[in-house]
Amino acid sequence: MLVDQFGREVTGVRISLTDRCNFDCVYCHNEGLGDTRGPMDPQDNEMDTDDVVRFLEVAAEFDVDAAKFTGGEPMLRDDLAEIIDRTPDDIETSLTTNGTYLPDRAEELVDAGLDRVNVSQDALDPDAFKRVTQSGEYDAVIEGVKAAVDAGLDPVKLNMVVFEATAGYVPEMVDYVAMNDGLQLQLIEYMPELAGRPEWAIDIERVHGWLEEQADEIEHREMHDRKRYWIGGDSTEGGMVEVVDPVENAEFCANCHRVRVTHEGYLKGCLNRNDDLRSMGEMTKPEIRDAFRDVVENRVPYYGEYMVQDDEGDWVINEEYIGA
Ligand SMILES: Nc1nc2c(ncn2[C@@H]2O[C@H](COP(=O)(O)OP(=O)(O)OP(=O)(O)O)[C@@H](O)[C@H]2O)c(=O)[nH]1
Ligand SMILES: C[S@@+](CC[C@H](N)C(=O)[O-])C[C@H]1O[C@@H](n2cnc3c(N)ncnc32)[C@H](O)[C@@H]1O
Ligand code: SF4
Ligand code: SF4
Repeated sequence: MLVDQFGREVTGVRISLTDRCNFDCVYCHNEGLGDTRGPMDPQDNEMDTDDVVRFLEVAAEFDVDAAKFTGGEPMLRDDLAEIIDRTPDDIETSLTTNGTYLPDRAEELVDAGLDRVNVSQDALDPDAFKRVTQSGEYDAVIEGVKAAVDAGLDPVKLNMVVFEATAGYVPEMVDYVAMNDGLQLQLIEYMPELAGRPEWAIDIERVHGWLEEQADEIEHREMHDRKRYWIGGDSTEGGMVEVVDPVENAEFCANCHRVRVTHEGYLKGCLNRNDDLRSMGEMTKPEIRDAFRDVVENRVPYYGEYMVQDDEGDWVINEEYIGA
């Protein structure tokens, strides 16, 4: 297993299969890869099926045990089921998707070996959903979530970005997952670092405070030290709500165990940085191994190391990394 200079073992990979998307969410950070707008058909710059599989085989050599497929919209890739099918058996596969294509393809993905899915759903009402995603596909997403549950995916996590436009819908989303077996909720703090618009952010501590009052049980997840709240019953019967709160959170970064891969075949040590990209060249196994070791060697926690607080408490780039 590869371990970075800060003692963080790399156990997961997040693979962006494309930067194309059929939605245009107002908040989208696109995993730090620029705009999702543009042509919807397959692009020449994307890793092909064999490249992705070769990368996963090298990741397995390094004892990586989880792969997350994301994007853009990863279900725009017609070869998604083949990639999942060819992922080494020791790696758990999960998908983060806007859900629109799940009604037709959830079963195919399960048959290919998909273990879990996260579906982005920011509201329980078509108008609010349309304002945030700039898409009218609300019904397809609701159907997609149902198709995922029916196909046997467990859990199905709903991802909700919490910001000015959605914060008011948190209580009904929490009730919704508490009442529906098989669903869990991830409340994702709005990240302005790559998306801009810092004025949209809300105080995530208020969300934690509110959940604490509702919860029957609270636990910490190892990954990112994320807090989980069980609502409407304890962990054996309640609904699970997890808070993903990476903004200015050094504890979150200290527990970050993932390396990222861009659709173009670059390794990336941190979501918030684009100055640490490492090319995997022609993506032969020796090139992938070298780039993987190199990116882990140079990986640093973003908050708490790459960014530090000055005397006024503002986050500034650590001088050590300026021009490095
Ligand atoms: N800054 C930062 N944000 C992250 C990180 N991991 C997840 N996030 C945020 O959480 C969003 C949702 O992540 P998902 O793709 O659903 O996956 P996840 O919640 O990290 O993983 P699982 O819960 O294991 O499925 C991401 O798009 C980011 O906005 C991370 O390592 N760093
Ligand atoms: C970039 S999307 C890619 C996968 C897929 N298209 C989807 O929407 O699920 C991955 C996740 O990032 C979240 N996300 C996007 N922009 C964000 C932001 N500025 N802050 C926090 N989360 C964000 C989305 O809600 C989604 O759950
Ligand atoms: S569906 Fe995902 S990738 Fe597409 S715009 Fe929304 S958050 Fe971004
Ligand atoms: S170091 Fe921090 S900001 Fe960067 S990917 Fe990991 S958790 Fe996210």
